[in-house]
Amino acid sequence: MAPISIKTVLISESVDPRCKAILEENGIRVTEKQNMTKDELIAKIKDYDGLVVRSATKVTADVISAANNLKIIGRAGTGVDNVDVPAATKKGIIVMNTPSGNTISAAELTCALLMSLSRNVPQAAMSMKQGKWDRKKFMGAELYGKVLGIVGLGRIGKEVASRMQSFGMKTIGYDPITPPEVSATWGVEQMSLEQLWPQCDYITVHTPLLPSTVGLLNDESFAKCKKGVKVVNCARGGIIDEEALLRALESGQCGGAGLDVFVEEPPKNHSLVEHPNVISCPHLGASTKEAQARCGEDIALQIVDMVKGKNLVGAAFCFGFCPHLP
Ligand SMILES: NC(=O)C1=CN([C@@H]2O[C@H](COP(=O)(O)OP(=O)(O)OC[C@H]3O[C@@H](n4cnc5c(N)ncnc54)[C@H](O)[C@@H]3O)[C@@H](O)[C@H]2O)C=CC1
Ligand SMILES: O=C(O)C(=O)COP(=O)(O)O
Repeated sequence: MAPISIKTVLISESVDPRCKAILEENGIRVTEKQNMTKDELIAKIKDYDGLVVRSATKVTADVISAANNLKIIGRAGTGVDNVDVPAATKKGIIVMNTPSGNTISAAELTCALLMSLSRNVPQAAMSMKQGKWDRKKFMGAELYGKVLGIVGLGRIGKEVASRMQSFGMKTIGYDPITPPEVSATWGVEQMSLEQLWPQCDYITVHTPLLPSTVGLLNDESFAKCKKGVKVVNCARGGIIDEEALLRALESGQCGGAGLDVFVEEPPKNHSLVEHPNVISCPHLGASTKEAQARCGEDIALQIVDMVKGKNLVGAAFCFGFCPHLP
């Protein structure tokens, strides 16, 4: 691959300091500026050859249109749904991410939410802080022997499966791309969603946010689930339809939800977060020292590889070159 000239990079979110250090060691000037408004980003972006983001910076078509020198958008993390990839590709801007850097962290938070849902840990901890000693209200249920449905059997779905199997859960799943014979080797039996919904005690979603995954769990699918099913979303807000979830929680069709992500972040509508059977986190799936160190370092090294003209195929997802990738 021909080398790409990148002399200036803007880091617009809190990214591990190794990212800046690696870029600077390779002669790239780095500016760190967080919490910019959209107008500030539009005004600044023309001064940079590269942009490094996490999930909060919305790299929309109008930002890209103002980015006259931009050659690379580096996502220090997995999901690129905050970047208008088709607009970037049209302008010849490469979009790349660090897809495996935060897999373990996101899987571990998913497991933490599943365990918290089974034993009401956050609610019990809150009641202790209020000076209460309520041993009846927080009666739980074992995960052992229960059925976990995993929708999306990619990197995170696979790691969640192996961890929850160690608790004695039966893992079933659905993925349109991962072959059933492959997931079977990790102990996940694949089936259609129609077959999956009624079998699950717990459901966790691990797909990207795509037109085909918006509202995957909606009124219709909740109605097909076991009464009291518990759900986790550590992937993207909207994969579980928020209004349908609230209705299912209110009717008891859904017995509890663990949510790390929201359609709007931070959520303006607090009805879900405030529901007594909802446990929520402010998008913390990737927020560990280890994940941030990997993602910050990986994205910087990938940018440096581009500058040096190294072929990245196989080392990272380069959405600008492979626009067909999810
Ligand atoms: N909460 C957080 O902080 C984090 C969230 N994420 C999110 O987790 C999600 C999954 O990440 P990875 O496992 O690394 O991605 P991945 O690309 O390895 O796996 C996603 C899987 O979803 C499958 N899929 C696509 N459409 C589907 C559909 N309609 N139904 C069922 N499966 C479908 C794909 O075939 C693929 O196997 C992404 O949305 C990502 O942004 C990732 C890291 C941290
Ligand atoms: O990597 C992902 O897809 C995530 O959702 C993590 O987002 P963050 O980097 O923590 O803003």
